[in-house]
Amino acid sequence: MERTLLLVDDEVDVGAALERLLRHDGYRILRATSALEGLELLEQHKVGVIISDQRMPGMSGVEFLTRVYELYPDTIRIVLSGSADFDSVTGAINRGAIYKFFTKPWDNEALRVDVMEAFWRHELAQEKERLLQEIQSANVLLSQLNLELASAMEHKDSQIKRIAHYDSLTALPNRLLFLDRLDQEVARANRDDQMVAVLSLDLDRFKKVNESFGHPVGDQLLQTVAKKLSSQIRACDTVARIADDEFAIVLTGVKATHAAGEVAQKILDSFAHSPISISDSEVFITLSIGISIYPVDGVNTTALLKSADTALHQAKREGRNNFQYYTVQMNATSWQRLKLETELRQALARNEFELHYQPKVDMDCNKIVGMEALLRWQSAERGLVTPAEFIPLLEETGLILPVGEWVLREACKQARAWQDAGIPDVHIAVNLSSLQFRQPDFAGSVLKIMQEHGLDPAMNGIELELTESLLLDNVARTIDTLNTLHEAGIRFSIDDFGTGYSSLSYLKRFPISSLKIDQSFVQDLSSNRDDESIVSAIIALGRSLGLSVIAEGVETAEQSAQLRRMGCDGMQGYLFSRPVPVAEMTYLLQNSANLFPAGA
Ligand SMILES: Nc1nc2c(ncn2[C@@H]2O[C@@H]3COP(=O)(O)O[C@H]4[C@@H](O)[C@H](n5cnc6c(=O)[nH]c(N)nc65)O[C@@H]4COP(=O)(O)O[C@H]3[C@H]2O)c(=O)[nH]1
Repeated sequence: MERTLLLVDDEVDVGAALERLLRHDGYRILRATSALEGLELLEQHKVGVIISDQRMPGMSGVEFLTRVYELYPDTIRIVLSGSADFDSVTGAINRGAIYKFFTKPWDNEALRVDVMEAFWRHELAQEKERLLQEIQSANVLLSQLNLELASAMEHKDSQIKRIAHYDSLTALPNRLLFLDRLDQEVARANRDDQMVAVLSLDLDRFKKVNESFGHPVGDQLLQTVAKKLSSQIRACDTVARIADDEFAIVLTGVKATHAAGEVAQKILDSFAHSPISISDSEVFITLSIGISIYPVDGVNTTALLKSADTALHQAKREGRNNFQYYTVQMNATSWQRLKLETELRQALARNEFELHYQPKVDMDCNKIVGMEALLRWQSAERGLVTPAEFIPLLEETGLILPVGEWVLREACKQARAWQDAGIPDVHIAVNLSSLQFRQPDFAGSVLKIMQEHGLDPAMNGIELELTESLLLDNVARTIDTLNTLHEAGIRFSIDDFGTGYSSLSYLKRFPISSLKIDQSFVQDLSSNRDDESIVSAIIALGRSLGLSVIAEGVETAEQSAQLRRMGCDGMQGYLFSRPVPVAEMTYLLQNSANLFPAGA
């Protein structure tokens, strides 16, 4: 760094002597012969140290340096004076206007050392100033950063709150915020002696939309549903998405319980009356809704939501697209269902299932031509349980898949055992649920099971009983599966025929061999003309399509005789035999003649 020294002396010789003395120390030296000239030079140059004579015409050294002190306080100011000026010089030193003084004549070496020290001092002061400025600007920067940080934190905070409380897909409150709002509404209702309604909503068959159209479309649907729901409620109510396709609503200030039902109906209507556009097509989406009311169905959020959920499940069981209010009875039922489900899950492992067999009798030759395998649950706790009590739950929980496979294996095992025992022509019909049928490569797995038991599908008839609704679900795929199995030799019959939405055209398209007339038409055959007409129409239809027709639930000789007259090919019912365990069936197969009571 360049060190600039200003020498001010009216005596040119003195100035020159000083310059000579100090030049060797590497300073840039400026010279003035008066205070005014000195001030001018100071305006133009950045001077570190000034040495000024005291006695100068116009302005004394002390006056000059006091002025410099005011204008350039960071300069180091030295005065050269005679001893006579001692008082005014020490006064200026005390005021800080002067750093040091030298008396003339000066000591060269002492002067050189002091000038050097003055520069150090000046540079130190400068450095200090620079550091102070740096600290100051760092402080400014720091406070700026603090401000930015605070606002970023605020932004993040609100983002975190959003993520924690709102569903990112639909922007509706999530479960957490919903529970919080419900909690507040319950507290308010408690204080004001009012009611609160909780609606638990679930999209019917949302899974199917997801599977058929893919997840992005499913997401789009959820967003549309969210908007639609929000438009159906007041601003003071809350609609939230609490799980995948589950929504919930809190209705506040409910005056009477029927008001909640009215809102639920309004929502159902809004969905039932206008389709939702997804992926270039329009679909009608329906909802199931469960309603619980504070304080009747629960006094806290957990109980209210649970009651609404229970009611929702009831709504689903009632056939969807409806709403249900929670009742205490529902709770008892759902406990029982849960218990039953747990026990059913254990039943397979505990080997509690068994098959009973009911013979099918041919009317022409009066012989057993086949049998239906019917599942029984020999429960350790409940005793013998009939399928009506547990098949629907097996289907709902998906347990029908492992249980259905067990049924098929067991039937194949038994067919093999009868063949090995020398009983020929055993045809076992196995009931299928649509869930089983829709499994990937269902046909392959049936054939594999038969193969594992050494059964030739073409020779040893395993027959599959299907319902009309199973056939109509995804017709193209159904035809594929049926054809694969049919080509291998497996036969199909349509169970409970006449009760579904039979379309005559599909009968031609499926490789079916027989129709089973539902037992409800057989029951009142002799007394109900309509039933009689339906049965004869089914028989005529079967005949014209080349299908055999079997009547189910034949209980009386009268029914049997009438069916025989009408031209029914086969019968099944208590008149001939109830479904029986394997040992009894073996006996029946070996003594078929015993089945035909007099007059049958
Ligand atoms: N009143 C009366 N009833 C008669 C008579 N003859 C037979 N039945 C009953 O009628 C039902 C006929 O079976 P389904 O229609 O296939 O109806 C079956 C079938 O849909 C289902 N099911 C039974 N086993 C299985 C199975 O292994 N898998 C599947 N998916 N469903 C099964 O459960 C339903 C009920 O089975 P079950 O209780 O065994 O009831 C059987 C049988 O016991 C009669 O003369 N009078």
